[in-house]
Amino acid sequence: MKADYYSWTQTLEMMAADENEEMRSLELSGQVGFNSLPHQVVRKLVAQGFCFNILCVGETGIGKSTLINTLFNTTFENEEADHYEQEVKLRSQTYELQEHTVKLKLTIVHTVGFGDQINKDESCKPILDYIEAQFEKYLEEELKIKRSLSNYDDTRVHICLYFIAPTGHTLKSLDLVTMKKLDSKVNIIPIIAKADIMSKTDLGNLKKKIMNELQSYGVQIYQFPNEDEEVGEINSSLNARLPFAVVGSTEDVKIGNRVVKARSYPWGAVQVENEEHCDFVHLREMLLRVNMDDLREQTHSHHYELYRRCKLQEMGFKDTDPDSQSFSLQEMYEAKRREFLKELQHREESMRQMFVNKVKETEAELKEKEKELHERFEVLKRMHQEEKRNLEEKRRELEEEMNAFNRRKVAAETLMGQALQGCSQQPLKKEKDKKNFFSLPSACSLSSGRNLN
Ligand SMILES: Nc1nc2c(ncn2[C@@H]2O[C@H](COP(=O)(O)OP(=O)(O)OP(=O)(O)O)[C@@H](O)[C@H]2O)c(=O)[nH]1
Repeated sequence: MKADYYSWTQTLEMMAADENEEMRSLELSGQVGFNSLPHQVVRKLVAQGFCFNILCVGETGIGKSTLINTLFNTTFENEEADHYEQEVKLRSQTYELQEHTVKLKLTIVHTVGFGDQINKDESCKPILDYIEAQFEKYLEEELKIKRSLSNYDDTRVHICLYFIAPTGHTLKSLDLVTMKKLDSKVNIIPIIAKADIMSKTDLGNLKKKIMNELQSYGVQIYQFPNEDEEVGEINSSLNARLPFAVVGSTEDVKIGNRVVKARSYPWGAVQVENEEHCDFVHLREMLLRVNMDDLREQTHSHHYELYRRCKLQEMGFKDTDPDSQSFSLQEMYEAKRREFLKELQHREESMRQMFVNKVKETEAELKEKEKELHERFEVLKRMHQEEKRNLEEKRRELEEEMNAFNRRKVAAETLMGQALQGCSQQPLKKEKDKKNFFSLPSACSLSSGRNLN
């Protein structure tokens, strides 16, 4: 739907420009009807409806929900966040609104837990990731063969309302770092929240300091277009009021005969829509009444275009070859295919080489292990042979001892046999000899043992 609108705008611009020398301008002799084309476009767009997506970045409790409620004069659901989130999260909600015949699909994205962590290095990352994810979604749709951009739910962020705390004399480093990282991805409008808690002089000074700091750190904030005749003047005055110091309130307060949105205090009321009290009306003017379309257009033609270009370049797409000749899509496809096949071949080759090297390494390791095992086997074998030899030696010694013992045993038996024979021949001396015999063996055996040896 939006893409259609952009292409229509381009077509109309092309129709208006007759710079091309080959084109001839002709006078019409009467009304033919194509001057109704803008009305046809408007009718179609009104029937389709519009998308607008707002990202609110700011600390917990800084007044994001109240301001959005005040801006759209309604109450959007929003859960209050606590200060104990471990990391920054993004909460988005889409609403369908209608003002007269114009339908608006409004997505509001809030940061939750922003600035509540001790380490704030990663605070910006979820915001960047969210913005890029929406671009990526749109790019994917654009690159599809069967695209449906005409009824695509565009979730790309059209504006980032950056809420600056009214305390302190200047911007916090987290604010500067975050805005610097976001400025090439989204239209940033810095706003000083809860401006009613500061005096007018302090607010004026804070505004100047913030603008000076943004300038010196090279942070690009959204500039209201002032080339346009119709809105140039009002936009120039809006540019001079940046950052907007705003007050939000959904409370109706009776002031005189009128009921207005205000914040009441014992000393009086701060009226949200009073230019003397805050810049709320200027913010609403610029955001909803004058520049809503430009914000959408800038998002598409500047921020998304930049993302798309980088992404396609990253993917290897080019518009021209090294000789600055433009590529045909077919040639580009062929070139990409060749490049891909070459890369594939190269990878295959390096994987094969890696495999061969791995096999060689494993083979060498196995050989080394085999050698070690062999050496250990030899050592064990030698030890075993040594042991065997020792045992053999001991066995031989034992055998010799056994032989000697047997010889002694035979000698002793022989001796005993002789002794017994002698006893039977002299019976009268039996008792005496018996005594002698029994006293003999111990001495005899000891002496005979030694003698036999
Ligand atoms: N003084 C003053 N108070 C405000 C203003 N806007 C909101 N508040 C108050 O600030 C408190 C927090 O406001 P919210 O709008 O809930 O803030 P928030 O940033 O959406 O909060 P979280 O979503 O919880 O991070 C409420 O008590 C509001 O009434 C303002 O402009 N001035």
